[in-house]
Amino acid sequence: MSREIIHTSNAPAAIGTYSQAVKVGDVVYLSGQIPLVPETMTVVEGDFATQVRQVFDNLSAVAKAAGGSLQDVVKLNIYLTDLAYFGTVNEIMAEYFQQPYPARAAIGVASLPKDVPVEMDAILHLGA
Ligand SMILES: C=C(N)C(=O)O
Repeated sequence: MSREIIHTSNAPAAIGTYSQAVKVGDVVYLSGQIPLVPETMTVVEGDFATQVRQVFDNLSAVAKAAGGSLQDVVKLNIYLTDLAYFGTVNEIMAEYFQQPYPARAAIGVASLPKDVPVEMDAILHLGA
């Protein structure tokens, strides 16, 4: 099965040696998104909740470019520099996802690119 590289200007450009997403058949692997504003490539101004929304908006834009949406997410990985943010992430995630929710991991990490507090990557299964 061939690989399709997904790119959209509606999400931040890659800041390293990766693609925004890679699609193989009905499965799409979304790279980690941090709270960068696509137009400026700077970290969104605002509180942690604003940053989480920016990450979901970025993932959503890449999912759309791949022919899907956040509703096609079957696995979400969330990386947090402080697990005290766990409750806020759950609240905001509920704005973007309806039940049944995807499988998920929430992982505390020491640091993330650009010194942001949150990064997420995802796997989509289109049409599942
Ligand atoms: C932000 C990323 N996804 C990266 O550096 O891999």
